[in-house]
Amino acid sequence: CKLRHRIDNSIHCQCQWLRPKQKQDARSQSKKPAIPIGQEFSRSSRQKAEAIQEAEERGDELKVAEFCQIYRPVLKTPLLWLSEQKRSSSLIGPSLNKRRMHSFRSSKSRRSRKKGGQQLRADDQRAVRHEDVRPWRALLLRIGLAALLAAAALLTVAVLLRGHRTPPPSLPPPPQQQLPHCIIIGARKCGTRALLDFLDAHPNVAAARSEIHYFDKTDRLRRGLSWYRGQMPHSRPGQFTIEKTPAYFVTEAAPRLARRQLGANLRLLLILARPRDPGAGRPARPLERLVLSGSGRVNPRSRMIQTSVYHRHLRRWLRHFPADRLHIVDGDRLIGEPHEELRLVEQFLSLPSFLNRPEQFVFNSTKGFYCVRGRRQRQRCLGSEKGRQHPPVSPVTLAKLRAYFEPHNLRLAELTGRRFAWMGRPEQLGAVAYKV
Ligand SMILES: Nc1ncnc2c1ncn2[C@@H]1O[C@H](COP(=O)(O)OS(=O)(=O)O)[C@@H](OP(=O)(O)O)[C@H]1O
Repeated sequence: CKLRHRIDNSIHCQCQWLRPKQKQDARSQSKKPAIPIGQEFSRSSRQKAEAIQEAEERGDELKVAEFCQIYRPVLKTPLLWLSEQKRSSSLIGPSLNKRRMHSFRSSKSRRSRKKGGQQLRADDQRAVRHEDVRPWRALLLRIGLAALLAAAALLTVAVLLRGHRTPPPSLPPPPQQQLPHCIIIGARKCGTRALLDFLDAHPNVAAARSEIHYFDKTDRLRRGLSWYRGQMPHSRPGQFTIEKTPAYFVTEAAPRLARRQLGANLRLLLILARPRDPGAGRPARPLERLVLSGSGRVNPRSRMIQTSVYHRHLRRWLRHFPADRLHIVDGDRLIGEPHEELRLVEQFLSLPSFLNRPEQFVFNSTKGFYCVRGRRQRQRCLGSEKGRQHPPVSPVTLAKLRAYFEPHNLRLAELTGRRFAWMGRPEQLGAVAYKV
């Protein structure tokens, strides 16, 4: 049998049958080629079957290359019709050894030369080469596969090892504007600016310079949270963004809005203080006209009086925020011992200790107030509009105000569980935010 290896790589068998007698002759005539009497069958299984049948009928001895077994599934009938004595010797196939292959090839090439068919010889050689290289191909394939597996394993190990390595240092994210984490909600004239400025000196705090009035002015509220965020200073991760608007403390809707828009995690700072001692100075308007009615009694509808009923406003905030989210700063202590009050604020905001040291503050005798040492130790004092001289208040008006605020301050003490120095002894209780 000889193989025909077509250009399209399909293998076809061309089998030749030798009559036993002629074959014997051929052998005896030493290397004289056998006379091919068979016929080619390549594609048609029917042709093959017929050819095989005819050969059988003629009594031909079949010599079929094992290559032709390729067609076996197509034929559905055994293709190797071998007589018993030929079975072992006539097989050419995967077990083909070099010597056999050589003889097979040379016999083919001789026959080809004889035929002078160049194309046939080329086909035969290609066919033989195909069979010849198959084990090498398999070997190469196996080597390639092994190399691939080894590379994959190496890659996996490398990836695992890389996971254990510390990542390269990345650049810190750029500063961003953030919604406030904390708001100083009030109270007016109690030292809200001083508290904010002192806190701003802390490296972990970014404070808004001006009052934002987002929750107390409808036109600003309408601009939305993105506008509100846009009013905030740029801050780095880990920094607390703080704004102060003392009007929030007395605005009815502010606690509800703040809770809804900033969440229950928002920290609230409230600073309360007693009125400053009356001193020399020009009143913008006499205090009496601001807090007393025509009959000379304290006017409960006066804005100044209403603002000073602290427990009422505080109760409203505590309806919307848990008590542990709100910290009250003693405004008087902030003036006298700022580092002590700021230690408590740092604790409340979980800030690293920074402002809790006395050396962080410098007393400014001209102003009569402490100034804070900011970043790079620069001294920062409040502007001339803070720490002003107050107009004198008559002792009669003061007594009226104290009497009015006594029950309110008691309720505030009950609500907060704290007694502030400015509340005085129980019989002297009275606090007003009447500074003008
Ligand atoms: N360190 C320091 N420097 C200056 N002033 C200080 C300081 N600490 C507290 N205070 C007192 O703060 C008062 C002003 O309060 P506020 O900032 O809350 O006022 S406002 O509501 O923002 O208008 C301000 O009151 P006025 O003097 O009436 O301005 C001061 O008495």
